[in-house]
Amino acid sequence: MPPYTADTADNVLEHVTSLYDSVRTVRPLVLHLTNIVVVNDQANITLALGGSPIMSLAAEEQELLSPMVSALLLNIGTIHRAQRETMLIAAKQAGRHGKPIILDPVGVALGGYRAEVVQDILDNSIPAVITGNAAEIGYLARLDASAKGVDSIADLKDPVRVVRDLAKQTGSVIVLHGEIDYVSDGETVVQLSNGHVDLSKVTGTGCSTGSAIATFVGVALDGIDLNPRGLEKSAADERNIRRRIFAGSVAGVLATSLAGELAVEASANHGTASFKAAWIGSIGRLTGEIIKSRAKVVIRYDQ
Ligand SMILES: Nc1ncnc2c1ncn2[C@@H]1O[C@H](COP(=O)(O)OP(=O)(O)OP(=O)(O)O)[C@@H](O)[C@H]1O
Ligand SMILES: Cc1ncsc1CCO
Repeated sequence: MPPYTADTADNVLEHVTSLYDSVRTVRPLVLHLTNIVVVNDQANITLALGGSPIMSLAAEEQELLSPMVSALLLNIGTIHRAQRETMLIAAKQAGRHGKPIILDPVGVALGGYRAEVVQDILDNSIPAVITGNAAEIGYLARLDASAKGVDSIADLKDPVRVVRDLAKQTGSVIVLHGEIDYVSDGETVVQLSNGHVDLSKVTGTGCSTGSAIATFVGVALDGIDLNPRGLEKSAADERNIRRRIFAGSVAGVLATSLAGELAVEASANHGTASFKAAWIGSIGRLTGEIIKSRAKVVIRYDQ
């Protein structure tokens, strides 16, 4: 990746396009522990981007898989007791082998069991990225505030502040997706205004964004151990790693939203099934050049 120089939209886009240019060479292996609704789309999207998906259900194979993979996606969409245990084993293995975790806390705003599982994962790991919709990110922001005894709750009327504060508090890059997407590493907040309303009419576009983020974070961290044993990471190393995770996250969000725009043009209003097929096909045709010419990226400096 080019060296990081400044918080400008052009600089972010330069990093993102370099990830698109190298994904097919790196071919990151993305380990998915995910839900039963979207799993097939997630495999196809990872492949279409140039990555390699592996889906796993067995606790017994996490130790074998972890050293091989570029990134681990934990998506709790249809979580159950056995998968919760497998996720914790996988998260601990990822920590041991210095692999990035991408956490998608699907439905956590329901509270109850899902919230318990997310808390469990956060007690045992620091995800590189937490990605969710407004309800999910809003719920996590509120949890965090109440855990610290803060009276006021996070207000999604101010998404810029919510993502930046949650990123600072968790140590994770936060992705808030929806009509407008926001990504923050705790310092920079980027606003992404691509996409199309039809993306919200098929299930799993948010979950698949998690796969795209995991794919590009895997490329961005290629050859980097997040937890090198016996070595202190300098502040510059930490910053470099966070920048890479941030760029991977922006690249993943743009994959979903830009392919959505291309799919509307390609599927000519033949309904949601053909839109979804066109969307997966369009993801496979994205290039650094398309990203550069179509991405609507704004850096937000709001307080
Ligand atoms: N109204 C919209 N306009 C533009 N883009 C949108 C719109 N709605 C969703 N998107 C795009 O689709 C992606 C998925 O967002 P969405 O909020 O629909 O996910 P979700 O509801 O969490 O999905 P899932 O079905 O996986 O749970 C977003 O990253 C965004 O880019
Ligand atoms: C519909 C649904 N239910 C659990 S996961 C999922 C996919 C979208 O998040």
